[in-house]
Amino acid sequence: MQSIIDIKQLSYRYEKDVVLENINLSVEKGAFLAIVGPNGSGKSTLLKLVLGLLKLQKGEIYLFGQEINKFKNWDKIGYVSQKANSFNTGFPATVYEVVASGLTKKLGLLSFFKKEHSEKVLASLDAVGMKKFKDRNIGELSGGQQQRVFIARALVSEPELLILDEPTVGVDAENIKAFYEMLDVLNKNKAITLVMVTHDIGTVSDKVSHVACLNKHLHFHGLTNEFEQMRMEDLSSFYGHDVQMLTHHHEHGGM
Ligand SMILES: Nc1ncnc2c1ncn2[C@@H]1O[C@H](COP(=O)(O)OP(=O)(O)OP(=O)(O)O)[C@@H](O)[C@H]1O
Repeated sequence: MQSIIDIKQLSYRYEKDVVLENINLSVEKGAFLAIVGPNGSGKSTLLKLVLGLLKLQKGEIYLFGQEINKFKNWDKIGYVSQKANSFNTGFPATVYEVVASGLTKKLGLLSFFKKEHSEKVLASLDAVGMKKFKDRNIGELSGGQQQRVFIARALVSEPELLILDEPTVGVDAENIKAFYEMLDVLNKNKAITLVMVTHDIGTVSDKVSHVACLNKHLHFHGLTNEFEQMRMEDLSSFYGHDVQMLTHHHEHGGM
């Protein structure tokens, strides 16, 4: 099985503060990994290192089998930062335009927008269930709908790996299940490897294949069902307070 991300003995510090210590983590092709950890546990720092936004200090990162310092195929990686809630209702762009802007990076601002590009935009919107909103102003949508549009924007350049920073933040409780179902379709039908980061253990769905618990160190990394079997006391001591988890899934007999 091909490793999409391979992290070896990674440590990172901001001045004197060590925020990641000896992290070893592999993400295989086709996985849907949730990296969970409390606020300040180093999740964003880890993402920034993987995205090449922070310089490696200690350890190694391989992307698609290639050392990160030599890696050039950034088109293979889509990234959705935590911005779904940051649009006010006056933001002057339609859903279609926001998604199309994901292509201009590749095409250049002045290039001719061809029919095939328009088809890609519509296909991406369709994949996240937002095609019917294409002419709406982005600012008029709910947080969860905006989040879907930003995912469509990342999909338009057809990434093989999609990295999502706190994607469920703008999504209200009753829409979480449908949101994960949409991610599940991207993962399974479109064969996109997914990595998401969340501080909220309660939103980790059974659609996720693997879980990594990060708090400076990697405390657990394995299959989601192994994670579910972890004792609540272990999770609570990892978080430093009581945790509520996995309230959503297994229609019958689930937690
Ligand atoms: N630029 C920086 N300079 C100094 N310290 C930083 C910097 N960025 C983050 N930190 C510190 O590093 C630690 C890890 O931060 P990081 O943002 O990676 O955590 P996180 O798990 O993503 O948190 P959250 O869930 O709150 O977003 C925190 O203690 C934070 O204060």
